Amino acid sequence: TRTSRPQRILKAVQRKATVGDPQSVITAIDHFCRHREWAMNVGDEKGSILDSVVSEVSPVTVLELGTYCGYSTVRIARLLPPGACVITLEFNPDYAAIARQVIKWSGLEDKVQLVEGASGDWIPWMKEHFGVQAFDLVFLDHWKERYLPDTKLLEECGLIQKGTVLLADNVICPGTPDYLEYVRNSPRYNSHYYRSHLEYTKAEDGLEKSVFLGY
Ligand SMILES: O=C(NCCO)c1cc(-c2ccc(F)cc2)cc(O)c1O
Ligand SMILES: [Mg+2]
Repeated sequence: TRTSRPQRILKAVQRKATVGDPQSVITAIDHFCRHREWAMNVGDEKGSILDSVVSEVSPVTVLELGTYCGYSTVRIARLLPPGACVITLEFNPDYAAIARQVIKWSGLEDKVQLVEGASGDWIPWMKEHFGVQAFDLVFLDHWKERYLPDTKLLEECGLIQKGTVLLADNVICPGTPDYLEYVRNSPRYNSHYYRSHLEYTKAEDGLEKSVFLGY
């Protein structure tokens, strides 16, 4: 097919959503992915759980690993108070290019820093480059085999401190078994599983929320 799936998602936003209205961007993507073409956005069901965790944490600095088309970036940023921001890392340049346009259409670009590159390369530079002290919330939604190494890297870099909340997508489907085992067995995390479904399907999936308890 001539266009890519992310390009078709952006088209759906430009056709159906109102510039500056984040909820209409979210609704347009969910409608397209439920009725036209499945895509790996966190989706409406798990997205509501994400919303509730963001509202509960009311974070000042958020790290998102895995931007894709910016759907969850918009979900998070729309709930942030003035002065708060989400730094979102995306490895795939084609995804990043679409996400920038989706985030711009939502009118939330002032609350978002989209960084292109590998999470493992960028995490060690976060403090120096972005002046981040520690993250209040980390949303893990990138390559599933990177969840555990990147969590350990965030710990080593002092970017996870007492009270930091990790929220991980896809812990059942596609699954992140090594990450789950780590956060559920570590004495330094308090973990809770929010049972849900894989976006736009009946398959089981869920989000794992893990609160860092400090050393
Ligand atoms: O790979 C994923 N994300 C990182 C992309 O850079 C991802 C995959 C899937 C999925 C795919 C194929 C299937 F059959 C089932 C699930 C779902 C998701 O929510 C995801 O986040
Ligand atoms: Mg996901």
